[in-house]
Amino acid sequence: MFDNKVLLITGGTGTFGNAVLRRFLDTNIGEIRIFSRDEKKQDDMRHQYPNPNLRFYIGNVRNESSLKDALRGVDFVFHAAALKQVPSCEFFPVEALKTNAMGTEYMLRAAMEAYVKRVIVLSTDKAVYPINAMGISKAMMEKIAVAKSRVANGDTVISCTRYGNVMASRGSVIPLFIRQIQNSEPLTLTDPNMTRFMMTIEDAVELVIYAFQHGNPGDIFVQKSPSCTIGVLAEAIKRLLNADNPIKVIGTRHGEKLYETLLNREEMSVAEDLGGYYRVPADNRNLNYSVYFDEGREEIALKQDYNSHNTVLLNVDEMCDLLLKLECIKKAIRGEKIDD
Ligand SMILES: O=c1ccn([C@@H]2O[C@H](COP(=O)(O)OP(=O)(O)O[C@H]3O[C@H](CO)[C@@H](O)[C@H](O)[C@H]3O)[C@@H](O)[C@H]2O)c(=O)[nH]1
Repeated sequence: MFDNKVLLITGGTGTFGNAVLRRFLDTNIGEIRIFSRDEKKQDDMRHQYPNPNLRFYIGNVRNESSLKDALRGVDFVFHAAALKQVPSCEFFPVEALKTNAMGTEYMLRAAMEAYVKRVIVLSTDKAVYPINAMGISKAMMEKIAVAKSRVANGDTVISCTRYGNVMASRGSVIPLFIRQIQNSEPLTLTDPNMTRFMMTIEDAVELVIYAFQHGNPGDIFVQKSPSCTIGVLAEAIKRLLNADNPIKVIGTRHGEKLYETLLNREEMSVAEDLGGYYRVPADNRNLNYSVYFDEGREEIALKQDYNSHNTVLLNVDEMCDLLLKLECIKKAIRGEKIDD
């Protein structure tokens, strides 16, 4: 499907972009274009992957002309560019709106003009029942993507994926706990009963590829994922590293939920169960349809949302097995310091 094709990744120097390169660079893909703002990160990547099929474009999703130039001759787009840190989006919500919502509008407009065949837009569980600016801007991003998929009318197929916490992504809790253990500090737990969906970065890439292969215009895909409590996560990391650091409960941080939701009730009532994945089709009725105004759907009341409290909850043994897939855990077990 990707043979001799040109794939562009917005926000391509991040954790996701790197994982896509690992997955694709040795295949027959025609070209991978990394579109991002930071020349230093691009230069690091250029040295890390000296591959002639890899091209770099400096640009910003807020700037449509930079997108237009980069999208010439592109077949497919993975749209990963985003402001994703909860606190910074909270303090600068307009910046989140500009990058996550308007940046997606500009990217999709430019992709349609460039006759791109497929676009996958990457979203997060924090976009469902959002309570912080990051989640709200990502929820708007999804609405923009679904609305644009109607306009594009299948010429450019636009679908979304939503995923939960990517284990050990930059700045996340797993590397933090490892460092605290290595520095003989207490492990700072917000709330031992808080749950998060657990995915590896490889799972996230496979979800995007699945959406790419199976997406109809406006579909949203999620992968069925297990979750665990932060208390279990901390115990599992301590056990693997043979550590007895004390636990210090610091309390829920600003803008944080007790649990995350991958699909809301209304989405669950229309979701198609595809085994390892759910597909939520776009509502393609037009605005005059009375369901928006005076008709409803009784079955919605019977559905539960799909969240990190009611999915499969991993125990400490199971969490240890999952953690052992991570490079940073393997390093820490060998007694090595982990990367920043
Ligand atoms: O010192 C800490 C830091 C975090 N946590 C908890 O660990 C869990 C995971 O936290 P973290 O790794 O910081 O991730 P989230 O805040 O859930 O957000 C991440 O996961 C999202 C997807 O849901 C991404 O969009 C965000 O960018 C990414 O930061 C949460 O329950 C936190 O409360 C602690 O217990 N102690």
